Amino acid sequence: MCMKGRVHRYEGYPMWKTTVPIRVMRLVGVSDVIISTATGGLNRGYKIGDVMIIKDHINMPGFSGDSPLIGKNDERFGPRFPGMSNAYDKQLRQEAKNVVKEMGIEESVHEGVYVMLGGPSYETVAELRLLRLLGADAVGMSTVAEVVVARHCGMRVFAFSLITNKCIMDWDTDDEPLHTEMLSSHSGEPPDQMPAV
Ligand SMILES: O=P(O)(O)O[C@@H]1C[C@H](O)[C@@H](CO)O1
Ligand SMILES: Nc1nc2[nH]cnc2c(=O)[nH]1
Repeated sequence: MCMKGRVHRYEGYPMWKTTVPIRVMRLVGVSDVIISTATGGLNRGYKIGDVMIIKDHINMPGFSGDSPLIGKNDERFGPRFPGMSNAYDKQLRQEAKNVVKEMGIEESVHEGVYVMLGGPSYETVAELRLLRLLGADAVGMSTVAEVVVARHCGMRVFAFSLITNKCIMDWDTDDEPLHTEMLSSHSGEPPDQMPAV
């Protein structure tokens, strides 16, 4: 089962609504889910067009109490308090890294921590510097709620992000992240990581 895009919290949907496709997948028998996302690179070693295999996340909306699991727990799917310490399946990540190694594209495929913000505004320089200090390697506006719901109902998760822009982390620049730039960062040939995906 494949999805063409997703809906986002910033479009006005409650967090739980953005994750309905995950529960539909579960109900039709899907056990493993692969999630992709476009992100800004916080890690200075990342270039536009690189891929980051997500090994963990920082759920900023969760810090303020926003969650797709708010409200009465639906026991048909999972427990009231699901654990998140193994959210990104070790074995699936290792399999992906083996393929990356076989293909000799380690230069452009990393493994790191994804941080979700609500958006739709991009981050300030101060916010990006804080997020990097917190240990995040890439920043986006989605993915985390889907992962929480997938883990709640016992699915294995593999997630990766395409680095579409390098986050602007110093004040002495007039650059601005533009969504059009994100979209055009890969309107050309498919990236050489595509076969690995
Ligand atoms: O749906 P994702 O998270 O991949 O898309 C990201 C977040 C925003 O929708 C958009 C910002 O450029 O890219
Ligand atoms: N929050 C956020 N999401 C993104 N998606 C693609 N680039 C970015 C970015 O710089 N910040």
